Amino acid sequence: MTKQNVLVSDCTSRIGMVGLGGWKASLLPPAIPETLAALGGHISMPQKKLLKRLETGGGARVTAWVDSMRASSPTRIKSTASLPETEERSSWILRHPSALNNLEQIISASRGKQIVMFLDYDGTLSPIVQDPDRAFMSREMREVVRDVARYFPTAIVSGRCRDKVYSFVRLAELYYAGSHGMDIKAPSKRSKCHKMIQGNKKVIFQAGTEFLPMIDEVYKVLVNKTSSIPGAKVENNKFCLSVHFRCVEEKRWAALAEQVKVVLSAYPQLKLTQGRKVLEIRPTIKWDKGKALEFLLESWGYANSNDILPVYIGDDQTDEDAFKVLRARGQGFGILVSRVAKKTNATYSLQEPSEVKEFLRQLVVEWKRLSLQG
Ligand SMILES: O=P(O)(O)OC[C@H]1O[C@H](O[C@H]2O[C@H](CO)[C@@H](O)[C@H](O)[C@H]2O)[C@H](O)[C@@H](O)[C@@H]1O
Repeated sequence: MTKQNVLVSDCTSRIGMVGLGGWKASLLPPAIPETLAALGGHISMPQKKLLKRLETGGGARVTAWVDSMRASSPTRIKSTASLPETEERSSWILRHPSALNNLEQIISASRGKQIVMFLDYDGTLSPIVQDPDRAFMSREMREVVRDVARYFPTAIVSGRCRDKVYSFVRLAELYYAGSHGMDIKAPSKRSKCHKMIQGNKKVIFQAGTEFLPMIDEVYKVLVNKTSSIPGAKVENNKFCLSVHFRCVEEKRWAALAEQVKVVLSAYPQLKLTQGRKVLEIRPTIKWDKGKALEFLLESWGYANSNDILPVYIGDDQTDEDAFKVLRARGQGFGILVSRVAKKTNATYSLQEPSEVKEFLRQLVVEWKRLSLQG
């Protein structure tokens, strides 16, 4: 059983280790094989079938990894190309309509409620680029997010290490949940909307700190093992790791998968998930972006509130955990950022970060107009 270190500092700035009642019970590691549990929990049916084959071992197992790597790389459609209005996409868009085209509906759902905003970073606030160290956010996007945080409690929820995502966003008035929500920190600067938050304003949370030395060790091993594969890049996200294959030639994906598989086989306490041309390695603890969303709502004093409208915007498989939480609560909306039809628990969709910016901008404008009307 893994131990959770939950560090919460209250308004008197006391920092201590606490058990969060209900939280503790849900933090046990899954009793099923880690890799399959992780992948099975995050991917759509065809990929699930592919991953069944991971259990068959040997060469077939790596082939299945590579098939899965291909299947989870939806950016194969060039971002500048106009969208092919296929039947599949048309029916998908009916099920997940554009959040921009439905702004009025979203605004009307927020009547009498406090909007709370959760934003993923890569592919949501910044466009996907080849080099993860250069995934900068535009100045205009930063201004829009700053404005959002003026009126709505706002958190960035990212797979990145918290410090790294902060270095991109650079807004001190936001909450940051890094490493897929395993590392949460409150704003260093208070914004106007802080008055609305009733609960713990100075929350600091870390899940799985006991894995930090292991993650560091695996990082070094993976850097070494993948150094002969051109384009492979291992990113240390503190509580988790990313093995990027965006710049690796497809014919070398099998070699990369094999290296990762060999390394991971020595660490059964770590599991694998997949993102956009990235293999993500993290502890087998039951903590994800959905749990981070619930944790933040609780620490803001909104755990059982019917007077909030949570909105979560994200583009990745890992964001599905948060979309699922909103569906289960029957509260708020998940918005998937995607140009291609994908199985999702989100309610609405947006095509790319520029649409996210426009949506957020219009949301603030409309919300202000409505609140002035009283
Ligand atoms: O939760 P997120 O904020 O979306 O982070 C998920 C991963 O994002 C980054 O990788 C992705 O974006 C890169 C830059 O555009 C791109 O090169 C890469 O192919 C994408 O997978 C980040 O580098 C990872 O560590 C995050 O896990």
